[in-house]
Amino acid sequence: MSVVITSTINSKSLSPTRPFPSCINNSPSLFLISASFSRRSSNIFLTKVSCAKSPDDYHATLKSLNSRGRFPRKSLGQHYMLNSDINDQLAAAANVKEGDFVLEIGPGTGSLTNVLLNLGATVLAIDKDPHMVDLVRERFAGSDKFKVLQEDFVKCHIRSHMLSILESRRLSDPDFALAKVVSNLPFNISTDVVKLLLPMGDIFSHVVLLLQDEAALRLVEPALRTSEYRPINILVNFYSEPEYNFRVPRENFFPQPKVDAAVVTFKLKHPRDYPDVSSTKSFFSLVNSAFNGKRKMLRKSLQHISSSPEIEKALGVAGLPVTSRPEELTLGDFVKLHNVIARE
Ligand SMILES: C[S@@+](CC[C@H](N)C(=O)[O-])C[C@H]1O[C@@H](n2cnc3c(N)ncnc32)[C@H](O)[C@@H]1O
Repeated sequence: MSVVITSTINSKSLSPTRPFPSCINNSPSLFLISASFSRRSSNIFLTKVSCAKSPDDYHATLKSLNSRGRFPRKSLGQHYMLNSDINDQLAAAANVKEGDFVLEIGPGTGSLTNVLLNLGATVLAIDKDPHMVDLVRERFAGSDKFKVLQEDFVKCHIRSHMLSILESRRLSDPDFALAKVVSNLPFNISTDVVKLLLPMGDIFSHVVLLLQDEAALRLVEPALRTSEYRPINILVNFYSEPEYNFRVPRENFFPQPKVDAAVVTFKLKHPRDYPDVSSTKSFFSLVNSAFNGKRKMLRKSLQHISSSPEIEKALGVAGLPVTSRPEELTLGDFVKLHNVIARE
């Protein structure tokens, strides 16, 4: 890819009703690599690139936003995908195929949605921004395989939405098993989304997310005995097999975020394959209590559950040192410890 900065457009030429200069929409050889959220201080840098394969690339994305006079909103984490290859790879990571049912969080202009629909999937999309909802609703009006809801995903009772959809799907196709999630997420809701979706192994088989790169690494490859090792790592491994697929440099988004992203696949375990604990509620309550006193030994931080000598004894029975701290325990260690304490 040859990269040459060809011009700089002063952002004063942007306005809420005409956010992108028409030259961006019309020139086939210009590629937007950088733009800040502040219209007063920002410049847009245009760079020549030699690749523009799919119709749903940077032109389509910018044209689509321009057609609505939309300027990306930082509060909604609106960083739109400009590289259609990445959308293809997100769909491939979930092995999306004809007949699949896919939930997409935050369709934006619909560039990823289009890939999913072209693969033959039925898509339920949920976006908080009513303007983006109108945009994709119009864009895919001709498709009977697309539905969009205007809701805040974190508050939208996704479990009941999905259960009623799966029920009616299974009536028409008794072999239909599980749905998938594929999404370029706003970074600010990614932890909430992971906590919400991963325990839904009875509904979804795969959750493929585009996350902030550092957050992706912390979720998938946390090292024991580091400050990055947290209860969410226990949750991720309890409910799924996570895989870090590949890094996505920040230049692929408009506007360009300050950080790189990464594609992560969570292959969800079916509930029958969860680690064997008597109660997931009491298991995660123990894990959270243990990490509340992160620097403390478990015999101190779990004192509200049992006395110090009893916790020491349980650690011993679980084959763990009596001086254990939470960041030293794997998922398997926590399961053993929980089950010993629950038996007593
Ligand atoms: C990072 S953009 C991605 C857009 C599009 N998928 C793409 O790849 O270009 C995030 C999208 O999520 C939407 N969004 C932000 N917060 C949301 C929330 N709480 N619930 C649902 N959608 C949300 C934004 O409006 C935006 O369309």
